[in-house]
Amino acid sequence: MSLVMGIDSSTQSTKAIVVDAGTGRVLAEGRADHPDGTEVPAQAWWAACRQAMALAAADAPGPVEAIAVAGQQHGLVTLDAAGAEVRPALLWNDTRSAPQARRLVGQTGPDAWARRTGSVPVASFTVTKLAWLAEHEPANADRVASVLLPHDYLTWRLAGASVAAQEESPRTEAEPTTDRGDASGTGYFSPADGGWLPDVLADAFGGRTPQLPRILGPADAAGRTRDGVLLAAGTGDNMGAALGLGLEPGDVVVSLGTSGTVFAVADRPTADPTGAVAGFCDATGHFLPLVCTLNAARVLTATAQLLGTDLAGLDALALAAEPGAGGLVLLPYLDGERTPDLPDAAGTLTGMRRANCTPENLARAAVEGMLCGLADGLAALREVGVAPRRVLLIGGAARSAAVRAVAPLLFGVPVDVPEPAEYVALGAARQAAWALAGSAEPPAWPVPSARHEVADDADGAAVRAAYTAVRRQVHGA
Ligand SMILES: Nc1ncnc2c1ncn2[C@@H]1O[C@H](COP(=O)(O)OP(=O)(O)O)[C@@H](O)[C@H]1O
Ligand SMILES: O=C(CO)[C@@H](O)[C@H](O)COP(=O)(O)O
Repeated sequence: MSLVMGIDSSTQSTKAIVVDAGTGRVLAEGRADHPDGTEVPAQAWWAACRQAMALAAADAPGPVEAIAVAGQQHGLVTLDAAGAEVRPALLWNDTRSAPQARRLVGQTGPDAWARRTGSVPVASFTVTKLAWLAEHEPANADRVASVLLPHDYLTWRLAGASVAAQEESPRTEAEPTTDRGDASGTGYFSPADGGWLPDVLADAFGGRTPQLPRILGPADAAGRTRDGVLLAAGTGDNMGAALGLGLEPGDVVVSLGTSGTVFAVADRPTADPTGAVAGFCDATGHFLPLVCTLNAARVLTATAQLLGTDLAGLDALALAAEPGAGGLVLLPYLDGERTPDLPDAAGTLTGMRRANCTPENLARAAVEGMLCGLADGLAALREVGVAPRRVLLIGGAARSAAVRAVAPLLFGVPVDVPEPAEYVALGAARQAAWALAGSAEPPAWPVPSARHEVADDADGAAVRAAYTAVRRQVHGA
């Protein structure tokens, strides 16, 4: 039996799984938390990665032959000429570069950005973070010799490590690599051509031209660890989930982690000048149009905290309320928002009357508000040609019974919930097995079984209309 490891280094934690490369069966798992915050030393991800890998390896029936890392997208990791971090990494949900995003888009207009890079950059994109660094920390910017994404950094560190020894490795001489999926979230890559756009990078970064990682194909190897384990290309976490789920045409994924994402695999690149849909690449040589919100699972934890309960308590409360939450509407922009592009927004609760101020209604308004933003994302995907037949609901907050009950009402298409699993890590493991096999197609692992969620006959359109009306009233769009 050949064993492979898939690693998901996402916002809140690292998860590592060991999988039978022949069958796709998960045999062992490990997990380690990340520090909180939108600015984190990449070293901390490396420490969490080694911890999660050690836990998974300890329960595995043997050594792994290949590894791949899928990581949170967009994060800016800057290294100096000696390979040391110039400053802590800025994450996808760090909104400080919003003014630089506005300036960059203003220079050439949203159409040109969408045409060249597939996306109109907002503060999440790496290119706007580089513009922020050039403007606010020019001395640091001058020291940047290479720019990596989180998964690039971890793959590069693994190339200098011995998996069996689990030691804090010396830095490696290996050449940094990336893949088209993660590269497509930088803002200086052309999804249509599959190559970097150095002029876009230099323009944003004050004329500086740091080294960029080599872009690998879907089944290419990035190298080997010091003890000979094959390293696959890796990818972004959403691309990893798409590979782990084995998406078919008509499948749209709604992932409810720290971010809320809505995406589908497409044959052709997209270029949405409104900026709602990011025109990413996937991890198989195709494309991954995607809408991302900044506020998903943590809206539920914040609301539970407000109500003095836990996530199970929040679920029970939300399920006890009627659709529409008695007229309460929550715009859940607790960490600012990315789609719509409102980086400085805060959350808004409206419609309060003495009769509807119950914990049940507030819990329901939180679930509805979070999901309405993603229902808008689904509508935006339709605008770029995606024809959803069903939604696959994954991510930490898909474990919520209230979320699973409300989603079919608001999405207006059948909702299936695959059995809870680490689909990002599974996609990374599938990529590792693919690189190990050297085959033309990824290994044919079984598609995860899914439970179909049935909507009751309440009117989801009315809930969405109330949400849209409040958003227009408060934010004018
Ligand atoms: N039963 C549940 N109900 C609601 N949210 C949940 C539940 N279980 C986990 N979560 C939330 O899921 C989130 C973690 O999901 P995950 O997809 O791993 O996020 P990320 O990939 O961004 O690190 C946490 O915010 C956690 O509170
Ligand atoms: O920025 C995006 C997608 O464009 C986010 O989806 C990040 O990739 C973080 O993902 P999670 O940690 O929420 O899974």
